[in-house]
Amino acid sequence: MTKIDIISGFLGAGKTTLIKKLLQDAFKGQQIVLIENEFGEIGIDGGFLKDAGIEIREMNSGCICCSLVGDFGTALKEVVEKYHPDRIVIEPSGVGKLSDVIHAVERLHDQDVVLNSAVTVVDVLKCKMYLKNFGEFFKNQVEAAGTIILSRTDLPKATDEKVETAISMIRELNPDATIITTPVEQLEGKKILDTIEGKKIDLSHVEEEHEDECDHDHEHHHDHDEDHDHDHHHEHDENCTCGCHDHDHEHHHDHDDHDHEHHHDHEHHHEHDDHHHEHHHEHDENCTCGCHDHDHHHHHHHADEVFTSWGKETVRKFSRAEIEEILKTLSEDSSYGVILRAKGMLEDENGTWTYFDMVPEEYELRDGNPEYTGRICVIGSKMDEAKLEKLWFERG
Ligand SMILES: Nc1nc2c(ncn2[C@@H]2O[C@H](COP(=O)(O)OP(=O)(O)OP(=O)(O)O)[C@@H](O)[C@H]2O)c(=O)[nH]1
Repeated sequence: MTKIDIISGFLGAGKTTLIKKLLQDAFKGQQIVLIENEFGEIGIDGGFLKDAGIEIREMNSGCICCSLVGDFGTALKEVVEKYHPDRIVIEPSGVGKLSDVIHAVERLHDQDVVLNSAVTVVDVLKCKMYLKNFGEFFKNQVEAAGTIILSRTDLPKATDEKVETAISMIRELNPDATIITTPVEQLEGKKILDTIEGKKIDLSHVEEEHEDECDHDHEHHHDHDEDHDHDHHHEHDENCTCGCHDHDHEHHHDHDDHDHEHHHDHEHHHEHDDHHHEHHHEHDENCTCGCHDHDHHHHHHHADEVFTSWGKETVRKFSRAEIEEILKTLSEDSSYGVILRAKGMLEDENGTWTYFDMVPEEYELRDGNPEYTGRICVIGSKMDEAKLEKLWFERG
């Protein structure tokens, strides 16, 4: 029997840090496969785990929830069949919906697997801000978790009052989860594992969107031009079973994983600054596509609509001072967009390597082993990529 552990959490919350700890300690001696889905096409986290002899399956081609029905389910199945590991640890992208991942695991009922834990790492210092600004993604991760692990409770800024505020916020969204408040670095991996495993995972208080439950067979016509003009046409056929209850609404989400033919006759108009999405759905009379009401406006967004990533592989040399200055600029200057995460590793003139990590209001630089090439990944919302490129590569 393969145990499946899902470690979710918003961008930079501390998922990899936690997984590293569990691998070094509580999971020692077990055969583990890690499935990682980084948001951003340049995978950064995989390296150290590969060094530790862990089998890694990276899925960096997009957000996990876009490919849950297809690729992710297939990847999981393949991993089970090929390795029959003791455990599969899944690290969804920081903007993935935990309930979607849980559903995908539950669909593996014909395999010899059990969902052992669903954990969400929550940054105690930033959870309020994330809930306010990115609630659609953040909330789901909190609601669906069996255990919440608060990160950064070790920092002086994390006063008891701050921690208590975070707890009440979490409790409102998820009354039953166990909440770990002791800094993870003080706990033994075994203690963490005993706390998270076997907790009943209850999705009854999760606000579901139902898209992932649609058994769609859409025909899409996407015209992605350089200005991000998306023009989606869904066509439903007569036997459509897509689940929508009424087909006259405007959607505000872009889930395109459906595999049926739809004829929705509503239009989507997304105007995200320079992004303009236009969708035409046409449903026929018999369509049962699963949507609840087709006269309404959805405001669900796909992660790819709200968040973007900018990544570069480079041989250019960066001094530590230079990287620090760039990260400082990114955390202070809002003209680059809302920068939520930056990470990577770069070589300097002396052949030493700097690994860097940035989340809002915090950054960290440290020495690391040489990588096969220098890499930078920046994730955020409404980012000005041309400006980012200039900041990294064309500075005075
Ligand atoms: N002080 C402190 N720093 C932490 C803690 N957890 C994570 N960090 C730091 O936060 C940064 C991001 O940690 P990761 O573990 O890479 O976070 P992640 O959730 O895997 O990030 P992404 O997958 O890139 O979204 C790193 O610099 C960590 O050292 C914590 O509990 N306390």
